[in-house]
Amino acid sequence: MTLAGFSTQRHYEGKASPLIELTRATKFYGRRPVLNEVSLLVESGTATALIGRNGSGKSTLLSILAGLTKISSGTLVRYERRLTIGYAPEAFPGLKFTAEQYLLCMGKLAGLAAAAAEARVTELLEVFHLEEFRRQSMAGFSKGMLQKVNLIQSLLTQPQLLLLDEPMSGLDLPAQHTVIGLLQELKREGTALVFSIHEPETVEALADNVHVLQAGRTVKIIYGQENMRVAPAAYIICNNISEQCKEDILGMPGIINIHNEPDGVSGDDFGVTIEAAAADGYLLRVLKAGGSVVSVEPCGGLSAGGLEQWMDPKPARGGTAE
Ligand SMILES: Nc1ncnc2c1ncn2[C@@H]1O[C@H](COP(=O)(O)OP(=O)(O)OP(=O)(O)O)[C@@H](O)[C@H]1O
Repeated sequence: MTLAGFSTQRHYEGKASPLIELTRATKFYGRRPVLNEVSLLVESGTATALIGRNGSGKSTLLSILAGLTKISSGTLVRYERRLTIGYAPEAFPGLKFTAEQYLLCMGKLAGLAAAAAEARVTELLEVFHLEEFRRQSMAGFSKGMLQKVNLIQSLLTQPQLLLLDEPMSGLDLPAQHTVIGLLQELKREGTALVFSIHEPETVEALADNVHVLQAGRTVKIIYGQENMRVAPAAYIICNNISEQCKEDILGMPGIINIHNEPDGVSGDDFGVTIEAAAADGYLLRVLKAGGSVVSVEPCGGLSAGGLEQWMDPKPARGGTAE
């Protein structure tokens, strides 16, 4: 994969410098605050993952950083006078233009000369395996194809700040790997990435920092990849567990998540994700209390941060999620 023509444009010496900072930002729609006192500092060459359940405010935050949504209170400071920003919004409409017409137009708006825009569009269409569709109307594109065009428009120039709203949405696995590779390369070259995401794998592959939102408020910030390493874990389904035993389990060390409705047939199944080191103790406790073990599956988890509960669509019991 190559970002030909762009790698020498900016000299990034591996030193993070502040690009944009949001301080105690609140956003009201009507009388309802959808973001509440959120602060975020974005530095060059770093990747920040925004995670949180649907409606927690991730898209609003990205739109504010992009300069498209105004905050109701708080401050937004850009440390570079001419900060260049790429932005791939969550919803991308199937316009009547061809992919080529749209992308060349976006390249022009981004300040690229015609020949440079043509070369860059061709390069990225090839990277995303869209070259054969370049002269087709986007009205007939699938969701994944539209998302690729959306990402390409945000990558036409090498912005200092790249904002991506659920970049993996609708993409097949090879395309997801392509995106991760491109973003890792951009990060190495000094671009700051801020992206909303629901897939833990992308957080692991890219993020230096994680910002967790719940109902418009920051509930957790993790700085540094070393604090979000994947730890071995187990997904254990048991049944015949008394309510008292379930209550006790809530307080056990190593529990990452408790699933009220695990996939199971008995209706009495009770699932937990638990750090591997604590799994034996958990099983003993269940068996001693008269419960039965249905299955034990190894899995990885962002256990140090306990992040899965903010991304897992299954309801988490005992957590503070919605
Ligand atoms: N233009 C708007 N007018 C009124 N309310 C809005 C508007 N845009 C967003 N909201 C509300 O703000 C809240 C946060 O929405 P937002 O899209 O930022 O959440 P999100 O975390 O990105 O969600 P998802 O994961 O579903 O994309 C939601 O309750 C939403 O209904």
